[in-house]
This record gives sequence, structure tokens and C-alpha cells, in this order.
Amino acid sequence: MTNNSQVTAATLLRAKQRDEKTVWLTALDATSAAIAEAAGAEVLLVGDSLGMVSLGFDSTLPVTLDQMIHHTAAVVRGRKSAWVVCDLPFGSYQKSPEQAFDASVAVLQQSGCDAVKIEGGAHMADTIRFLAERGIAVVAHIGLTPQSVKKFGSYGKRGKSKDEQSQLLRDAKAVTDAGAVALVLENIPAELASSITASVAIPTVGIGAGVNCDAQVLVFNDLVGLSESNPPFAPAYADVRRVMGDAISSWVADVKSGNFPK
Ligand SMILES: Nc1nc(=O)c2c([nH]1)NC[C@@H]1CN(c3ccc(C(=O)N[C@@H](CCC(=O)O)C(=O)O)cc3)CN21
Ligand SMILES: CC(C)C(=O)C(=O)O
Ligand SMILES: [Mg+2]
Repeated sequence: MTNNSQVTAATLLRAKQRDEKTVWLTALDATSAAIAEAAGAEVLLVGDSLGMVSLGFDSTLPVTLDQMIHHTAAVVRGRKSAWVVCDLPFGSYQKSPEQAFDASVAVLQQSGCDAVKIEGGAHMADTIRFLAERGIAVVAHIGLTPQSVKKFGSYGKRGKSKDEQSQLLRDAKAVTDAGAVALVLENIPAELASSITASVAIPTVGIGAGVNCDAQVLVFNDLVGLSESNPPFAPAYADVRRVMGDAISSWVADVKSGNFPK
């Protein structure tokens, strides 16, 4: 899937059916979108993790719908053919299907993105169905759901007990039946992610969920080594934080010593 045609939900479904991996990456703005897409990312997820990696919050809870729209519109301006998904932020969709519909309409109209993502399983199935029946592409997200960190108290692995594992399997089926077009599986055992992937028709997108998912996603800043620290499941493939720091400190030294401009 490396041509320039527009990526759609159907592209991702076809890839699952052909057993081809797809690559998702978060993007924050037009620059990160262009870099990610040029390097081969097929889906750009404007994750609410941007509240932590770009906006300096200590969780994703303070992120607002307007902030998500602002960043998503920039990502849309920076992409060429990638599918752009916007995380609906905490508080913008949990109250009712109608509230989720209004938030989705605002995001789709004001940013030009392609799909919305919501956290939650069986308890969000009515909302997913409400949106899907009205023509909205919805990505679901189960396992570790960071917007519930105040309830669970940590970002630890989910699906460790048998009970939790069967609940997550039920969640995956419920969001699939409700019409979700893809399903993010975050920080769950690889074997569980593997059985979920085999038991649902829609593509699964793993982050900390092992190799047997249909797609993988990471947070842009973690992947390039720009974050101060990474989750245990997110390896840094470069040390961009050091590269940037070195460039800036060389320039600072040149300014101080009168060697800039030359
Ligand atoms: N930069 C960044 N990358 C992410 O992947 C990310 C964010 N931010 N912000 C929102 C959430 C939070 N995420 C996290 C953060 C920490 C762990 C982590 O350290 N997990 C440990 C256990 C931690 C604990 O028990 O408190 C683990 O072993 O799973 C996992 C996911 C994933 N998401
Ligand atoms: C890591 C992905 C799945 C996410 O929800 C985010 O970046 O906010
Ligand atoms: Mg998120």
C-alpha cells in the first residue's frame, strides 16, 4: 500500500483481509503529518496524547474539543493521501450518542478529517451505532483507555485476568457489531490481542498489544525520541531530542562567541 491513492476505511479492511499490515502514527501538526506520511504512515491519528506531548498537561483529560480541532485541521493541511483520524477528547462524547454526534460533526466539518476515535467497549456500542448509522466513520479503542486513568489509577496493562479477557473479547465484538471501522487495542497481552484480531472482521490497531494485530500505532514523539520518557511498549528509533538540543546549543555557542552570523 505505497501508492498515492487516498487511504480510506475500505483500504484498511482490504489490507486485513489480505493479511497485509498497515501503519498508523500519531501526528500533531502539519509538519509531523508531512514527515510521517512521506515516511510511509498510512493513517495519521491526531491523538489526545498531544495534550501530554505538545501541550504540557500531565494527562489527556484537560484536552478540549477546540484544541483537537485546531491540531487536526493542521494535520489535514499537511497530509496528502493518508487517512486522518481525530481522537474525541474526554467529556466531548460520553454523555450521550447525541453529544458524540455533535462533537463528531464539529470535528469533521471544522478540520476536514476522515474519522473520529472514541474510547470504550460495550458501554459505548449504542453511541458507535448512532454515529455509524449517520454516516460517520468511527474507530473504537479498548484495553488501556487513558481518559479513564483517574478511575483505574494507572496506565498499567489491561486484560490480565480471565474475567477482564472475556470482557475485552465481548467489547471487541460489541463495537464491531455496532459498526466501528477499526479497533485500537492498547497495552493488553499479545495473546489476547491475537485472539481479538482473529475474532473480529474489522482491522485491529495495536499499541503495546503484540505483533499479531492488523496494524500498529505509536506516538510520533516516542518513535523519534522526542519524548522525555516513553511507555515500556514504545521503543525510540532515533534520538531527535538530542539532535535538536545539539543543534540549538551549537548555535547558542556561536552567537555567544560572535561566530554567528558568519
Ligand atoms: N508520549 C505518550 N505516549 C503514549 O503512548 C501515551 C501518552 N503519551 N499519553 C497518553 C497515553 C498514556 N500511555 C501510557 C503511559 C505509560 C504507560 C506505562 O508506563 N505503563 C507501565 C505501567 C505503569 C503503571 O503501572 O503505572 C506498564 O508496564 O504497562 C503506558 C501507557 C499511552 N499514551
Ligand atoms: C496512542 C493512541 C492510540 C492514542 O489514543 C493517542 O495517541 O492519544
Ligand atoms: Mg488517545
